[in-house]
Amino acid sequence: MDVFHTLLVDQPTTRTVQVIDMHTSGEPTRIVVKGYPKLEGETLLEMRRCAREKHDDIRQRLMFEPRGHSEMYGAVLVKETELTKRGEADIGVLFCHNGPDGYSTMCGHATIALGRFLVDTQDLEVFPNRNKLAHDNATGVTAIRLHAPCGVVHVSVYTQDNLGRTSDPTRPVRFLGVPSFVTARDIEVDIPPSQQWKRLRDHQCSRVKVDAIAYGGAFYALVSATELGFKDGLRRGDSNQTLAEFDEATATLKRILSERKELYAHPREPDLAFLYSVMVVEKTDQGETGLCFFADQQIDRSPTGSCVMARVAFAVDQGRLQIGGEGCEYESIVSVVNEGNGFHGTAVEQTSEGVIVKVQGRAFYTGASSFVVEQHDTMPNGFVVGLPS
Ligand SMILES: O=C(O)[C@H]1NCC[C@@H]1O
Repeated sequence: MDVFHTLLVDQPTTRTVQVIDMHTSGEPTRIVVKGYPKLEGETLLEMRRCAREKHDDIRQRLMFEPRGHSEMYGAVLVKETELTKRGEADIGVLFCHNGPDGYSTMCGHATIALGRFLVDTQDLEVFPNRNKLAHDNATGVTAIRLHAPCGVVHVSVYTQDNLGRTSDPTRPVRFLGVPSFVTARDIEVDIPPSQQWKRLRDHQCSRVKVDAIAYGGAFYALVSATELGFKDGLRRGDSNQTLAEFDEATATLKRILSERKELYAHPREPDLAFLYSVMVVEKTDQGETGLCFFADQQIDRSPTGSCVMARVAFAVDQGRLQIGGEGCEYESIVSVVNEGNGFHGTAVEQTSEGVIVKVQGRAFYTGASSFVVEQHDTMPNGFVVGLPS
């Protein structure tokens, strides 16, 4: 009998949770495939509340150390939602992260990873509708309608055969997001003296112009690095600016901006109406590089698919991108130094609710695990490293 079997079978442990780990442009997605309890609620948003109120210990266990790490990200598959019951989606998902709020409303990088996994899994217990997915023999593309908290996302996955059994890791996964839109432009934000960060003080500046607040399944504040006082953009440059300084600047900006609730009005859903992230944007000859601080200041390693949706909507609003045009390349500070890891965003259609954006990128498997908690574990839900208060 192997050690792992002994651990799982002979030791008194709490519920075993099985996960598949993937990365998209370096950003992890821990996909929870088995061991998560059935969520209560009529709608996916109600189930999201149930996950937060009743099962947050599982999120903490999988995201926090020692099983996760400070930048971990997860996806919990939800087999049945109000939309799968009506035949409008194939499966549901809840996204989770490390912050106190715990659960995102949209995630592009995880959608790209899930696209591959949901085609590849043959386990109907994990994905009961797996064999009902639409597959186009001519293009070799399998289509998945993924019910995310923000709405249905249409994912297209190239497969290696005409039967749609296995995803093709050499080709990008694409998805069409929910309608994306801009709620505000050129917002002047006054930073009180006690909250100013060093680079602002260096420039004797107390006001920051945020280019836009835009929605791509979640609300983003889009701001340039130079506007925050970082003259070398998203590079260490001559002034040796650091990530810690960007963290302080964006955290401060987010705190102040979050108070302005009118900027995050969602036309239908109060649960979607909050500022998720400050995205620092740098325009380049090739497209845009971004540094995304989301949730409780996690840094996205990927170019942030939902913010690609938001940024494409903003670019259409400004006339920089056209509906049906070629679109734009989006990089993160990680993908820009690892060639072939960027996302591509295109404006596909203008609807009355916003722009439908197509995002494409690539994801890869990194592992599979069964996580347990021993009965006498003194830190059952893990921990986040920080100075004690
Ligand atoms: O790609 C995305 O959209 C996500 N990545 C982490 C933060 C966002 O939710």
